[in-house]
Amino acid sequence: MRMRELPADFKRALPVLKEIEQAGYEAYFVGGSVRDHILGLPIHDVDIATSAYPEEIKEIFKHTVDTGIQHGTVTVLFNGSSYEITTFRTESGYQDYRRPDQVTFVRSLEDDLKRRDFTINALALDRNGDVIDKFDGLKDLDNHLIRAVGKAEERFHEDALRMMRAVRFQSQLDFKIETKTAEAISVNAHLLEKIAVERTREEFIKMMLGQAWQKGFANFLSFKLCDYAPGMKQHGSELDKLTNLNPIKFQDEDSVWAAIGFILKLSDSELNKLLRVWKVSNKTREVSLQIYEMLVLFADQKFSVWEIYNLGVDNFERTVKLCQLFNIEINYNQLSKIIEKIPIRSSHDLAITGNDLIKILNIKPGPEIGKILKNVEKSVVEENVSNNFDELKSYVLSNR
Ligand SMILES: Nc1ccn([C@@H]2O[C@H](COP(=O)(O)OP(=O)(O)OP(=O)(O)O)[C@@H](O)[C@H]2O)c(=O)n1
Repeated sequence: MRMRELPADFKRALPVLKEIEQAGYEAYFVGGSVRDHILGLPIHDVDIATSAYPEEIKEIFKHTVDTGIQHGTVTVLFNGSSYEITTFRTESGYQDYRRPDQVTFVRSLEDDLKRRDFTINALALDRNGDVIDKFDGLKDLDNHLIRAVGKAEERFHEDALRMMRAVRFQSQLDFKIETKTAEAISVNAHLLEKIAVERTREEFIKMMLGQAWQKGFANFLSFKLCDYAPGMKQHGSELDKLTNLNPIKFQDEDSVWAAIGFILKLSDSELNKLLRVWKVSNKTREVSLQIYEMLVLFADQKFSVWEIYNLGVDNFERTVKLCQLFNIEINYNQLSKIIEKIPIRSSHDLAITGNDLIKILNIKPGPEIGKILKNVEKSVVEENVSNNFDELKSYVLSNR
């Protein structure tokens, strides 16, 4: 089957496919980029699969890097760009539900496509723009269906993360999960426990940032994946409330965690604990907590400019978005005007420094300086004094 015009990233890689073919092997584009191209979505990460073995690829191209040679992947540097080229392979073993114990290089494209997770991800594209579709992936793309290749149970036993990938693709593409595939997830949800938190989190966040996250999340709960995801067991019915709220699209990971903290009515320290269990980065944890705290303030309708400032002026718009999700009424126009007027974004913007205070007040360095600076900062934020060195100097002296 012939597809629409190839995107630039594929076109640029065509000479690579040609080189491999001229050496007597097959080569195709495979994976997510083929799926996204057929759907008319922007593509990223062009993956090339070939019948040539890694050593053979290294003979064809002068400049190569052994990126994941034991799994058959060689990076080829060609015409100023780099391409990941992976030998067709079958996988077996999977004692740990994560990684195959054995990878076997094969010459058949069909064998390679057979080991992949979903039919929509098991399509190949040749250099003429023709699609090779051995498992009715095109039909499933047309019908908006996520269907495991072959027996769903086996695919999830090979890599339990694929269950999270199913709900992630459901959310990103707004597709449905085919019945047998869905049943296999429900039966095998417990295998998610075997997966490293970081991998589960990556799929979870991709799911939450997708356009149809409420559908993906509803299945994450109904398949009971949530019972085997970190720190979410027992929270299913509370979390389910998120699926019935105003449909907004999450803008970032921080907002997702803040929303989860809010719906579960967690305290700051409980949310902090949950974020540690999910091993989120320190920065994400810090910002998620700030947004969460700002949301709580808005929900209580009790807050001061100083409190908002301390939780990060840059977090204001994102918190407003969450107010839409939770139907929290705030006077946006009034608030944004107040926030715009705050003359500084952080203590770094103050026109006076600790060293200045030491000289002006003739005091020794120590915690006292910090306290005075904090007061100055608050006064600037509350517009009791303007952020100008001379004014701050007289302000500090008159408040001694
Ligand atoms: N657990 C997995 C992960 C990946 N794949 C296969 O490897 C391809 C590339 O995987 P990856 O880059 O992780 O995901 P994409 O499907 O490309 O999706 P995206 O780039 O949008 O994350 C997939 O399309 C699929 O064919 C698989 O079968 N099982």
